[in-house]
Amino acid sequence: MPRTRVKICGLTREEDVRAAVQAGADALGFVFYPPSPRHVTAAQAGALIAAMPPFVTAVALFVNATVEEVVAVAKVAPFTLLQFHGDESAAECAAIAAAVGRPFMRVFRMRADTSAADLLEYEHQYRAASPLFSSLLLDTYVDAYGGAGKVFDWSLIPKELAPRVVLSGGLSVSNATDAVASVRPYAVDISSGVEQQKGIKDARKIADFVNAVRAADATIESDNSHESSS
Ligand SMILES: O=C(O)c1ccccc1N[C@@H]1O[C@H](COP(=O)(O)O)[C@@H](O)[C@H]1O
Repeated sequence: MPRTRVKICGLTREEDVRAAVQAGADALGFVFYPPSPRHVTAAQAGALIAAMPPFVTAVALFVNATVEEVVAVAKVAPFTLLQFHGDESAAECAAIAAAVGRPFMRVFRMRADTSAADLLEYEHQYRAASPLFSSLLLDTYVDAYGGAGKVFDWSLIPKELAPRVVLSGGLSVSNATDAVASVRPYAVDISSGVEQQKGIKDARKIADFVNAVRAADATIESDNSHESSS
């Protein structure tokens, strides 16, 4: 079983970038949504991305941005993956991703009545719209766009979809093991759960979260090898 990838989102400071890389994060997210307390300018993100080593993915998060806005950011901040976290249609995601030549993740905001069919249909729609579609990212529906620290009912995720989704929404060190063990997603994404205050990360919480995910992976691996040898 491949290990669960970890994305730490909403970085605004170089020391937080270093802490996340040191902890073993696979991807770091930068928020280009001005109302967010985690918002960074293109120039700030450019400097933060310059502090990242190779093989760690820089993710640019947008909420209802225009093609021109994303192109302008891409000229200054060399991100490798887009995250559309607003109300962008499949055609809008496809057009923006094509304009900057980067793959994209698309959020699906989970409600209590979301069905497996809703999710699979949504994924199909975005995948069909663009070869640059990478994956769905599942977050909790709240009356705001994200970074709200709210968990949704993970049992709503269809088993066949789980291995290719990015799970987010209210993750923390206290539910990381349960999230990985019960959902088995491709990746987990966390923002507020590893903060001291909004936009300011906590190096200890980041390390504890990454370690909890790795420990959950190790338990699954060990259970699998016991099952296959018995
Ligand atoms: O982090 C933000 O400020 C943000 C703003 C607007 C849209 C999305 C945002 N973050 C994303 O929200 C989810 C959940 O975050 P949390 O762990 O519950 O705080 C995550 O995917 C972030 O990338």
